[in-house]
Amino acid sequence: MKIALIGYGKMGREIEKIALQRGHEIVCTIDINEEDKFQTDSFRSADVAIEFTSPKSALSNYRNAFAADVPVVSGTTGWLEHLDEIIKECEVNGKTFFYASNFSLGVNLFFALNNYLAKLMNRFTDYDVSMEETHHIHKLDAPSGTAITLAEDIISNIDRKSGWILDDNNTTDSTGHDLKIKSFREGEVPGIHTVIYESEADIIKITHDAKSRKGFALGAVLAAEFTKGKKGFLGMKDMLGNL
Ligand SMILES: NC(=O)C1=CN([C@@H]2O[C@H](COP(=O)(O)OP(=O)(O)OC[C@H]3O[C@@H](n4cnc5c(N)ncnc54)[C@H](OP(=O)(O)O)[C@@H]3O)[C@@H](O)[C@H]2O)C=CC1
Ligand SMILES: O=C(O)C1=N[C@H](C(=O)O)C[C@H](O)C1
Repeated sequence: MKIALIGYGKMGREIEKIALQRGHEIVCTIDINEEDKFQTDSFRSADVAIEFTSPKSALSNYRNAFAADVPVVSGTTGWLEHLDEIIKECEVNGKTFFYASNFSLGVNLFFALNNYLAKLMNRFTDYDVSMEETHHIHKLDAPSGTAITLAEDIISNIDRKSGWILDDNNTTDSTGHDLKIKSFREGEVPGIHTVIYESEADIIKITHDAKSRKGFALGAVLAAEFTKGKKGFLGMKDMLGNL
């Protein structure tokens, strides 16, 4: 299939490698300050555009791709306060948009494990729950999109938590109702997420540790293959089924 890449950074380059290995063609690459390429025939010829850019630029990229009638698969994080607007625009105008805060199969299995564990821990009220995530020093957003997805799943299963907060050491939450997320930025770490349940007696931890960006990139290419020819708002549950 014909793929356009929006964003040619760490993820864009990794996706290009995997897309070519899987026999796809990259018909257009749009990086920063190249918005004029959205109007080109090469961009319009793409079956799907894969977008990995930055929190500030994601929305306008989606709108530019929708205007060119090219379906979008995106993994950009840090813009999700606008998700409902984009879903509505896409559905009202008959466009196609696939979003995942994390495309790796391993993380999506980890999401399922996190849901199961949260359901199990709901009645064991001696345990408090918190999270930690560690990423490379170039990351612009905190907490990570993956951490927010994990937190939302915990909050919907654990009655004693009603929201999440970034725990930057000055954070105070006298009620204990907020799930605290610590974000660490170190070297070139691709992404580590840990969910922690702690009581006076012991600690239960589950961790996903990405060894590279390959899993994210493969998932994004598989999502593009899945998206071709479909309409509306799509996500990993549509592609993988209920795990
Ligand atoms: N969902 C998932 O599975 C994953 C999501 N991500 C997310 O994807 C995003 C990108 O990550 P990553 O590739 O590591 O980041 P990079 O910074 O390495 O790459 C982003 C690229 O997009 C470019 N860019 C910035 N603004 C625009 C614009 N308006 N139009 C086109 N290109 C633009 C940047 O240019 P310049 O550098 O010059 O600014 C850069 O080349 C982040 O939000 C990250 O959190 C990352 C991995 C997995
Ligand atoms: O910025 C990154 O690198 C990553 N971002 C995503 C996130 O914010 O969850 C996914 C992955 O953890 C890598």
